[in-house]
Amino acid sequence: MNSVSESFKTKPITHLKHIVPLDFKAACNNLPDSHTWNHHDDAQPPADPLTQQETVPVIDIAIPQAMTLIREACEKWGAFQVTNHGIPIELLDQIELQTKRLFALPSEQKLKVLRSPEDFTGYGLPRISNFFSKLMWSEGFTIMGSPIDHARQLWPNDHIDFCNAMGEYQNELRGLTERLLRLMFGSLGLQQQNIGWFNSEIESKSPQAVLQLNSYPVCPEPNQAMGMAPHTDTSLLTLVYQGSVSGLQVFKENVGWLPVEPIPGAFMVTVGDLMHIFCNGRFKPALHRALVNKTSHRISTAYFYGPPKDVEISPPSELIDRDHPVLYRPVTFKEYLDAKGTHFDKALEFIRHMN
Ligand SMILES: C=C1C[C@]23C[C@H]1CC[C@H]2[C@@]12CCC[C@@](C)(C(=O)O1)[C@H]2[C@@H]3C(=O)O
Ligand SMILES: O=C(O)CCC(=O)C(=O)O
Ligand SMILES: [Fe+2]
Repeated sequence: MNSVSESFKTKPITHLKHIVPLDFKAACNNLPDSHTWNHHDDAQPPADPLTQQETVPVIDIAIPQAMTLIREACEKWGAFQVTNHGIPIELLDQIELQTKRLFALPSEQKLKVLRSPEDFTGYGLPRISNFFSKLMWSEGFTIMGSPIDHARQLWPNDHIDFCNAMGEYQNELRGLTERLLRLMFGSLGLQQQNIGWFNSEIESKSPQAVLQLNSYPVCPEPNQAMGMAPHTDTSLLTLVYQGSVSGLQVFKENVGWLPVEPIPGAFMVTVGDLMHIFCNGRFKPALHRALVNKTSHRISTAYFYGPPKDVEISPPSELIDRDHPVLYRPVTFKEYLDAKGTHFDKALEFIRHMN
């Protein structure tokens, strides 16, 4: 069993309302009270012209300065957009098409692959739903490894294209994520060969990655709805593809929520909590959220890259000294997912050493 399955079994979701998405087609004319959030007037970027110019850095991964730019972005923002990464646009278009095809299925069909309370793959609301009193205006489909069993149920005679596209996408995303990780480690002066879990060729020691497809249907009252509530990702690193419809925002300390404008073919890269733990606080996890809109159905994909099973994440000696004592106790992916499942945004505090 993988770490994510183990964690979901330890902490099953107790209310079905936190798993079953709304039938959005049936509810398109008014926003139910269950989905009405307090007005987020903070949705607009601040008026101050100085801070207005601030935006998540855009980095061409193929230029010589990429390593330095990535380090600066991860220290200051915990996020950046990456371009010129080599994942073909045709594949991205195909992923967008297959994702839309999935969410366009009738509700009854999607419910055939509904997540069970103690599992994480399949159709449903994001796991973080149970930490908020209001429900999100979104639906998701979560994949680890091959989606073939679910795809067969969704399209009994026609699941091959979906599976092929998702398989190829996961391979490409793994390659790009590992390339980004090598740059990030290099930028911190770390010798990659010394990071055992990142080098192992043994299958049982391979990284554990989750691919999440998100759908945000058009919404009658977007200013009072929330697509994906504010959170940091549990992963080491996440790659988000948001197509061409805006909605993704990153929170910047002392500034507020800033939009991450879609750039054709670009990925938004976010530092996850486990990376923050691994680099002893040097890179910080990005707090982000997704808003919805009145006119365009928005889809996104998020690829969460986590460490191999049973590996304890703790900082390498190069990042520890008298001025930089170890901030967090060592944790496995499963232990940290459990902590997230109980403490949510306080999970880092929960594992922090009391120096
Ligand atoms: C590997 C992961 C990453 C998880 C938990 C587990 C499986 C499902 C992932 C997501 C996907 C949707 C957003 C998120 C915030 C959520 O609610 O479920 C993610 C979460 C996390 O980053 O914590
Ligand atoms: O839809 C988006 O742009 C963000 C999705 C996200 O943050 C996630 O799936 O973790
Ligand atoms: Fe996220």
